[in-house]
Amino acid sequence: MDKVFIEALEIETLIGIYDWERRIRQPLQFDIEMAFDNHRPAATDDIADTLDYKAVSKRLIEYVSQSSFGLVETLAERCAGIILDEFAVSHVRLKLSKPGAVRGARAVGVMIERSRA
Ligand SMILES: Nc1nc2c(c(=O)[nH]1)N=C([C@H](O)[C@@H](O)CO)CN2
Repeated sequence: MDKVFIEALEIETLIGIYDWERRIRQPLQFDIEMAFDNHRPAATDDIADTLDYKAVSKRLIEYVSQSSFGLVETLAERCAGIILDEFAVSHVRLKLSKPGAVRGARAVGVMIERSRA
């Protein structure tokens, strides 16, 4: 299956389990791969036939920037759900990175894969 991807989408939000984390906003980075058949948009050259990666990005920016979860697991699950529920995507692979959260590591986080039920 073809993919449409979004690489290194950075969004600031309130995230974390510690008291000090509940008082600040931190940057998160999203890498997303979405299964989508690109034959039709390639034939029509029409944005209406695509999985519009800008529309997906805007929706995630809107949601994530207003969220306030403790765990990256929770936020990743909700984001995958939004992609599957609101866009014509049957399968999504999502990596959520929290840069600088652990001393000595460039980033930590989760990778999940989810399919439409
Ligand atoms: N598996 C996880 N481990 C940890 C998380 C998390 O969301 N998932 N969060 C933290 C803290 O918020 C950390 O990021 C602060 O440095 C610790 N472990």
